[in-house]
Amino acid sequence: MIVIRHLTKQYPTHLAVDDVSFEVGARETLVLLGTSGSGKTTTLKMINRLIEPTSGIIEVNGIKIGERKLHELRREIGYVIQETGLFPHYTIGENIALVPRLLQWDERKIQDRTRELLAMLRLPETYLNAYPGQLSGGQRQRVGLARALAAQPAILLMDEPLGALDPVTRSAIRREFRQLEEIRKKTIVLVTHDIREAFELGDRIALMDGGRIQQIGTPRELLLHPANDFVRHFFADQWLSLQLHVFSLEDLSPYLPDEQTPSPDARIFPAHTQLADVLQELAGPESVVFQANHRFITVQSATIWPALGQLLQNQTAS
Ligand SMILES: Nc1ncnc2c1ncn2[C@@H]1O[C@H](COP(=O)(O)OP(=O)(O)OP(=O)(O)O)[C@@H](O)[C@H]1O
Repeated sequence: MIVIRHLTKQYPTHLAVDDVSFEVGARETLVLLGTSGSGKTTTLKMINRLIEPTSGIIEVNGIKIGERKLHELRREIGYVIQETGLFPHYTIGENIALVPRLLQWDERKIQDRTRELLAMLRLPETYLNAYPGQLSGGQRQRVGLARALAAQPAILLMDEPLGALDPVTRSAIRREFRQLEEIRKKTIVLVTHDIREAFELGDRIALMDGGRIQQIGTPRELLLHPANDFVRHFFADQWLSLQLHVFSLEDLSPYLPDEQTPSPDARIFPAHTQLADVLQELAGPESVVFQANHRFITVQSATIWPALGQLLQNQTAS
């Protein structure tokens, strides 16, 4: 659990972070979203004391971070950055094992954990003896994540972790991230300027501008109930496609027809599946079935849109 109160960073010529307060609960992912220079990275780096605040309080698990020994604090907090920070002259195995070795883990345990991480992040074991320069950007990014996870920190700080990748790879890795149980169990603060990334990965989003939080809330709250014109305009370009990330099949169920007897080969989806994930899976006129309120319901890509239209109409009216 992270608690931040009235956090400010004043540089001689610039107020980078201006009276920011928020909390991140256990197992929650909070995304700091905003345009370049809005204070996201400065806020993040104050949490692991890479930058010292001018004023304000940061507590990690109930203790003010200023009162902690720096190396102990950093051990509890994994840190993933865009450039991955891998050491080019260390092998992949050595890079991943860096923190466990510093912690003097038993060598056997280090080997087991390294292999476990490679399998989890779908990296072949043959890469153990390769060097970062021999891997693709996406693979390096996975190794960076493996290294941050190696010593099982409860907290992860991620600064544009997918920033160096092309949109297709980004989207694929985002999907993998969301499915990894080990990541879902962490308390995460993630910095990005990519709105879709924020909507896909964030339980809540803090939208920053000029060093201040303009609004903090769930993706749905920010999209449907913007606190001010800045927030409204920030999402305006992608307003329609973002609906696909904030609504699930269950939300659409009142606007879709019942299916009496789903065919045995029908693809069954959990009712909480986001619409964006459904559309990703659907090719052509194929349909999927889900169950909500004791009903079987069928949906196709062609019927998602009119149902979503009706849902939005009702949301706006209410
Ligand atoms: N060492 C410094 N001295 C003076 N100003 C700084 C310093 N570091 C950052 N700033 C300024 O503070 C502001 C916030 O920077 P920060 O890196 O936190 O923004 P950001 O939202 O993370 O942007 P980006 O997405 O480009 O990284 C920027 O205007 C930046 O120029």
